[in-house]
Amino acid sequence: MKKGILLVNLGSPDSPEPKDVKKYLGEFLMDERVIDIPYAARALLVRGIILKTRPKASAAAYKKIWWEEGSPLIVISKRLQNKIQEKVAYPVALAMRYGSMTIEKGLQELVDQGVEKVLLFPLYPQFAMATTETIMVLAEKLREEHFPNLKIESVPAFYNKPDYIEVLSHAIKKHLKGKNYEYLLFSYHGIPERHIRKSDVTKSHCKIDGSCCVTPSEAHEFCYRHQCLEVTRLVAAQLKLKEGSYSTSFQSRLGFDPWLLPYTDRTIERLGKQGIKNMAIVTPAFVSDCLETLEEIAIEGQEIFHEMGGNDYTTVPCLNDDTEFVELLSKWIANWGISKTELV
Ligand SMILES: C=CC1=C(C)c2cc3[nH]c(cc4nc(cc5[nH]c(cc1n2)c(C)c5CCC(=O)O)C(CCC(=O)O)=C4C)c(C)c3C=C
Ligand SMILES: [Fe+2]
Ligand SMILES: [Fe+2]
Repeated sequence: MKKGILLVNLGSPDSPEPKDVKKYLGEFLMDERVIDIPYAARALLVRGIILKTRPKASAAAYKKIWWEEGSPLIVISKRLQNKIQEKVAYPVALAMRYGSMTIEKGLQELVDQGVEKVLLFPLYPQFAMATTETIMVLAEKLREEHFPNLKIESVPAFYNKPDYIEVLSHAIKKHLKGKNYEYLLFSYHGIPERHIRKSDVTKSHCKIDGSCCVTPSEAHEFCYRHQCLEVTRLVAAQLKLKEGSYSTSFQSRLGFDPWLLPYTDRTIERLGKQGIKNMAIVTPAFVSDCLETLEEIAIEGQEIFHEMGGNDYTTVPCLNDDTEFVELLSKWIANWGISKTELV
């Protein structure tokens, strides 16, 4: 049976122009796993309110970070795909959950090459219904509708794989070597608290009360908050960070529902007010640098820190197409179906 790989990332608008950003945000925010309210209310909120103002503001933000070759997230994902393709024997395709590079096109590309079994690889270290789950659900729907004979296996969240933690820790260490910093902030994309409760397979574990995410539970297989805290804990242990010199926060909240706390912008503010002069920030929920890391963290975060009296502010790049990361993903892919990898 011929095998192939489909890497899937989030996606970006076709251009940083408001009309393309509007189209992209419309598709993204109408996903029932992103804004998880009934269809009519979602349509009213997204089309009636958010899409009236946000595309212009988001387009301005995208313009600040857009590259000659296109959206950083797409360009970086393509580099990763090409480097993995150089290392593995299976055809490697790339798709985005939202936007023009659809999962349907990615599956078709593999099928056209004779692939009968696909390893679906969501490029997210932590599970969330707004990321990993929506990719898996859509891929299965497309399989049923268009590719009924295709077999699809998915790579689950890899947040606590020792080799991933090692690669991430090493990348952080390399980037911060010789840099001046007293505090390392781990900033993850936020999600509404409600998403955590919905993904709780036990239906009673996740209370988001400060202790549930560190109390062992089968719920953690799908608990985004647990998985983020765990990445911070494991990397801090690997880098031998001192207690009190690092913490976790959540960025990019949208709307008025309660989202995971503490918020990154408020944390940066607090660190500055507390007299931290030099800080570094890493964003392990993102595999590729994107709007949320290059604009919200690198530009806005730095502005907040300087306003609060801070001096050096160092952002650690995402793993992107880092050689060790490429080797790690290629190893997992090569092991698929050969050695009994835990990933599939
Ligand atoms: C309810 C809204 C949102 C949820 C839930 C959400 C979860 C989530 N998102 C990412 C990764 C990325 N998000 C990005 C952009 C972005 N995210 C939202 C909203 C939610 N995300 C919006 C509206 C946007 C667009 C930009 C804006 O208008 O602010 C990106 C960047 C894409 C790019 O083109 O660079 C990424 C990546 C994760 C990992 C996640 C849940 C864990
Ligand atoms: Fe997002
Ligand atoms: Fe939890």
